[in-house]
Amino acid sequence: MSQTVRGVIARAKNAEVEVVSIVVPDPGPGEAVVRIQTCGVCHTDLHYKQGGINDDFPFLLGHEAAGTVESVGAGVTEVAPGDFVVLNWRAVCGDCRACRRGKPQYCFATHNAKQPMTLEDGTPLSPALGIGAFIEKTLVAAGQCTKVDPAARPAAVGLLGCGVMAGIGAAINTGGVQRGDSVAVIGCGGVGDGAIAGAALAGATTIIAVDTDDRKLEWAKGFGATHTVNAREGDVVAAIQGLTGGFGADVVIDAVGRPETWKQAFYARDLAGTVVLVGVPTPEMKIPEIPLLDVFGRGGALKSSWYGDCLPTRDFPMLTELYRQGRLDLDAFVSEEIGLEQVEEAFTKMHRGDVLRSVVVL
Ligand SMILES: NC(=O)c1ccc[n+]([C@@H]2O[C@H](COP(=O)([O-])OP(=O)(O)OC[C@H]3O[C@@H](n4cnc5c(N)ncnc54)[C@H](O)[C@@H]3O)[C@@H](O)[C@H]2O)c1
Ligand SMILES: [Zn+2]
Ligand SMILES: [Zn+2]
Repeated sequence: MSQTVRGVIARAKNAEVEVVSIVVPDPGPGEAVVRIQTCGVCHTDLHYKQGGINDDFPFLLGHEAAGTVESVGAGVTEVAPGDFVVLNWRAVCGDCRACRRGKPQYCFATHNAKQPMTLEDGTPLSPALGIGAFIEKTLVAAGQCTKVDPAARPAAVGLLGCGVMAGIGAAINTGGVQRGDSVAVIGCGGVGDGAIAGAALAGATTIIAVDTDDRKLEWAKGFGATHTVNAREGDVVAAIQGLTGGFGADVVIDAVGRPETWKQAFYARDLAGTVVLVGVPTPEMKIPEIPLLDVFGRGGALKSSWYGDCLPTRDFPMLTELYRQGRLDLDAFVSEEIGLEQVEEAFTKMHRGDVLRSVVVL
């Protein structure tokens, strides 16, 4: 048995996305079908559409989603029909070496749904980040569903499923931001502003937002940035040093993911400070040439952050509660609510910098 629903696919590299009919199988063992209520448009969806992640076209895009479990397959105990859930990239095993080391995002045995969703002619689709949620209903592994407070606004808490979680976690979990720290965030989109919000939650006293777009810098202040730097107007490293007593920041987060922004992060951190790369580079990008002596001499840590080193079952309900208490403004990330037909337009708006997050509401 299966059902046919509408969803957004990227058929070929750089082609405009299309709304098409998609066949969703009934959930098999360990799987769940989720009725999607909302799904944010993340820059990673644009990377998929541009062929920047891999060539497994056609992609079923969308992966920042909240919804209601419709049905579950045999043996599913995590969730039941009717549960309100935020989706995560992959179910983790909890038992492998990576999971036992407290790094579940590197789990050796992560899994997604085993059955494919397909076009009506049977062509299998590659779901973005193992989810595929610009669709009325999607098929995932039950462990990809994390229950959160059903009273929460779906368009807001759904963003915990990727960008905002990736940013908050890059600051708190990967960067280890402490009370009183100085933090600089390069790139203030959904991910970077998540990092700013995370730095604020952790008690950083100086939070420097860096972007090329003044509108983004203005929005960043709303999430806790204490200072802003327009990267088009002079030397970013000198500006960050100037705002931190000449030292550089304790933690610098690169939420763009280009060689030049990573190099700025490298030199804009204090001695023994931490660099966190969270923006996703393209396959051809290389680490910029930096004297090895500078790596040695500056000490500290050069890190990358997958999914904010999050543990969904711990972090999604916790951040939903901070949202309910008014201490994390998830609503401010939602620039507009759109329909499935407007996803292509949302990519254009993202590219122009008009929005922080467009959120598809079904
Ligand atoms: N590591 C992860 O787990 C993870 C998760 C989600 C997204 N990402 C990645 O994070 C990155 C950001 O995603 P997003 O959704 O926030 O994107 P976005 O397009 O909303 O934001 C990017 C921001 O960077 C700014 N920018 C671009 N070039 C810049 C430069 N040279 N200097 C300063 N600012 C610059 C843009 O003006 C924009 O505000 C993407 O690469 C995305 O794929 C990573
Ligand atoms: Zn594991
Ligand atoms: Zn994403």
